[in-house]
Amino acid sequence: MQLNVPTLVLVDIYILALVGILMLHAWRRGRREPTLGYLSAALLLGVLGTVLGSLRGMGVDYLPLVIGNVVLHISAAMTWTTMRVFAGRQPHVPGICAGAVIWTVLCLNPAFYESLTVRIAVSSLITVCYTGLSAYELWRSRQSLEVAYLPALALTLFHMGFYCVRIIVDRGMPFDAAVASSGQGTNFFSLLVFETLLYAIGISFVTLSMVKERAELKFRAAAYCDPLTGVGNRRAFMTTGEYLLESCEHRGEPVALLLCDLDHFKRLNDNYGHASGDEALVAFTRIAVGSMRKQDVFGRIGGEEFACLLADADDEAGAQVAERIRREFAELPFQEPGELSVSIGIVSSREAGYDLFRLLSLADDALYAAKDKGRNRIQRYPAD
Ligand SMILES: Nc1nc2c(ncn2[C@@H]2O[C@H](COP(=O)(O)OP(=O)(O)OP(=O)(O)O)[C@@H](O)[C@H]2O)c(=O)[nH]1
Repeated sequence: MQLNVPTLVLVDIYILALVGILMLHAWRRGRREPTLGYLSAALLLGVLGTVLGSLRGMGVDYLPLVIGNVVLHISAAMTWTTMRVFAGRQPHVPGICAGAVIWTVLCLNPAFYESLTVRIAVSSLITVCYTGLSAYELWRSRQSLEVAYLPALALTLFHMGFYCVRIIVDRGMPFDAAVASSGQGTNFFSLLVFETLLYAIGISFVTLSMVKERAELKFRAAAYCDPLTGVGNRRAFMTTGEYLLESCEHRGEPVALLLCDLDHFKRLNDNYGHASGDEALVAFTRIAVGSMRKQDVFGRIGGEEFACLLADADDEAGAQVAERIRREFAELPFQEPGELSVSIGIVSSREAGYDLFRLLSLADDALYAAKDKGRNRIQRYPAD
């Protein structure tokens, strides 16, 4: 296959500029998400570096060889910075400048300046370093992404691999305007332009996906999390609870549901202020979460109402956990002794089956009975 170098370079410049401007636009529209800002800088610098690089053979060699490569190395550093910022770290200014500085200093040496092979090897090595750093930053982000992380890492590693191969096989070919204009440019350079094009498009697409995925995960977490206590809210409890019930039913294990409601909470708020009420909610959450196992599900399902689904637990086991929570909460030092207490209704799948709504409804009956009997107590369903 013959790849026409000047055409490829033109396409490269056009696509890089287009994608760079699109990323700039996405950055401005997306509340100035810094990841997209650095990516657009990388792409637009790539355009500038490629334009300067295309001036080879026009009698101003220092422009493509020195300035052009300096710009391209900063562009590679910006791609690394894109991944670094995405991973939650600050841009590393000395690191960004390092490639450009090394290149400039080496170009002061005539032996280096004159040797195309050595220049290719060093330039590729700098790119390999920046791409390796990008891969490292992506690796650091792996926990916070579910989908976009692997394609991004694969693409980055491929790009790094390509430049490793370039170090070994590309011996360079002095620029020859006649060869280029006849469309016969078939040395490694044409492959390089082609790969750069695919990489620029690919990395823009996966970075956009990564930013979008993270925003979605953030919104999803906010929609499922109670901001005061940090545990799941009603929606999270219902969703995760359904999963737990399904798997326990499948394994034939019993499940116990504890429905907890802090006593006289309105009075506590009125007497000591809303902030003290919030403190009590957080303290209760800490105690309840401390009594759960990893497989149990806990959530704040109302203002001062919490629910715990205990996996592989019958009502006896549920009552033991409930009593421990009740006692620990009542013993917490607060403004006045005896101000904090909780009533807990308990029901197990033996009475209610594995339907979450039925479990909640029957636990609510038991809770109502506990309140009726004077509060600060646990009550199993059915109440006496
Ligand atoms: N501090 C604080 N109070 C809250 C929060 N959410 C709900 N509340 C308050 O919780 C109180 C609940 O009052 P009630 O439903 O009357 O229940 P109670 O006073 O606990 O009475 P019993 O449940 O019958 O013991 C209300 O005053 C709400 O304003 C919160 O996030 N923080």
